[in-house]
Amino acid sequence: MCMVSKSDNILLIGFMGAGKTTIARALGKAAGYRIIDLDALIVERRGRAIAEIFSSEGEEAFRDYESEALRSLEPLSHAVVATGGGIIGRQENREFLRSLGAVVYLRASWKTLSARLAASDDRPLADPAAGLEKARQLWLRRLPLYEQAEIIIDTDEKSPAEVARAILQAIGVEDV
Ligand SMILES: Nc1ncnc2c1ncn2[C@@H]1O[C@H](COP(=O)(O)OP(=O)(O)OP(=O)(O)O)[C@@H](O)[C@H]1O
Ligand SMILES: O=C(O)C1=C[C@@H](O)[C@@H](O)[C@H](O)C1
Ligand SMILES: [Mg+2]
Repeated sequence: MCMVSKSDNILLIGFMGAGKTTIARALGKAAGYRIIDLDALIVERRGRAIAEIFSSEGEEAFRDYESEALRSLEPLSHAVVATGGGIIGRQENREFLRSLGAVVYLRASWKTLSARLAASDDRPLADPAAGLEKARQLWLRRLPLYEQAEIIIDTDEKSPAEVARAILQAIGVEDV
């Protein structure tokens, strides 16, 4: 297998449920990238679940931990990073992501996202019990920020392995 990559690191962005964690794993498997999940890193470092951080310290504290965790990744080599859905909210984060490698937006329709969000109750900003309208408004507000990504992959009709392949093609990794 001959692999020539234009971008050494891949930074996955997208809304909650878009598949960042899943696709990071698929990329790790397909092309040997080191897998880093920023949400998991925050949970590990803070010693508590994301929902607990939100409820006891508030969203701003979580955002500070998130920015801190992102910065702590440097130096980074041959890694795929699954970010949290809200990482693009801060301009400093968007700039830092770009400095690390290829920023890839996993785009999914609201139909796909809402079906996934409805199936899980551990996301503080998308609680199906409260209805998903607030989450839909958040998604709409964030769309222009996600779309600043260098690479956009439409994921609705693709399996995780197909999404991973499309990303590798887009960044110029050959012969996978
Ligand atoms: N391309 C896909 N095809 C089918 N199912 C998918 C695909 N991508 C992700 N899924 C499923 O969607 C759900 C959400 O995926 P995942 O947890 O990877 O999203 P995420 O972007 O990491 O979300 P969060 O921002 O909440 O961490 C999971 O059940 C996963 O198996
Ligand atoms: O979209 C968001 O704001 C979030 C997404 C998750 O990945 C977590 O980072 C957290 O639940 C917040
Ligand atoms: Mg995730």
